[in-house]
Amino acid sequence: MRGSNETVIRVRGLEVGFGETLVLKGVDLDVWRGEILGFVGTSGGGKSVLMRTILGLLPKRSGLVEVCGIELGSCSRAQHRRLEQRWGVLFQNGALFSSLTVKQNIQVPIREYLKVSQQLMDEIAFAKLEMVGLSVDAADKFPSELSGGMVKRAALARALALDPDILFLDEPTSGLDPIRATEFDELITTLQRTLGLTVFMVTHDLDSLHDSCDRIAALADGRIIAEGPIETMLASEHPWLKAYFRGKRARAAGIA
Ligand SMILES: Nc1ncnc2c1ncn2[C@@H]1O[C@H](COP(=O)(O)OP(=O)(O)OP(=O)(O)O)[C@@H](O)[C@H]1O
Repeated sequence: MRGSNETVIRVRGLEVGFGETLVLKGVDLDVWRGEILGFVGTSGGGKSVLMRTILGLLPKRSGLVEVCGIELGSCSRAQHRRLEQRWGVLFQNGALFSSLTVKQNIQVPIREYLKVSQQLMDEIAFAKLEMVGLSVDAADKFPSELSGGMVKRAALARALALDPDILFLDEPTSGLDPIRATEFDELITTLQRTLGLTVFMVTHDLDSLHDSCDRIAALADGRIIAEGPIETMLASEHPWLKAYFRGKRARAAGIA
């Protein structure tokens, strides 16, 4: 199994809410260096909220979020910017800028954080395209000219632009047909291995959870209800985990 016992992301007693509603009610979670952690949970349960809070995009009510030993919320702006360069994010549906070409999209974080020549930025963009299995022909295309699978790959190339240590993926295979989804899972696994990435992946995809993830954490009722390899999920008697991992879809996927 990949992954060390070095904690890269540490979350303790995290509470996040909107108005009267508390979405995360005391989340404790560790993500270990070099692992692919799959994050599952009830629909609308707060998976994206947790990811956005770890990224510093949403405020917390209480608790602790530490990334690479740096506590978010109490670090300086300069420290936070340095941290932002150590992670890459693939948002749901890619979230590419529609008015920019693929190459320009990949160069957005480079422009934001590094001072390098246009020529070097082009070389970086082409290298990242190759890394995610897109040809150089895709560089000058706009997102609207790409297939769903190509959008995901282009967004992944952008997430890798700054050579991050940590990759955050929000529903990376959603909207892809099963063949494209399997190819994307394989790409993530290969990149994780070759680049030594730590991957935090929010997903509903049972195949991704089974084939790509070293460990899984499950969120329900605002808390982590289970954490461990897929065998832990399969052995759990928690009603939601039972229905999810041993239900009809899991049987169809050959997991249960
Ligand atoms: N910026 C926001 N303002 C108010 N409410 C929000 C905001 N972001 C998320 N929420 C609410 O928080 C809850 C959790 O949302 P979240 O998107 O994290 O769920 P999820 O587990 O990722 O769901 P899904 O699996 O359906 O994508 C939802 O009820 C959502 O409406």
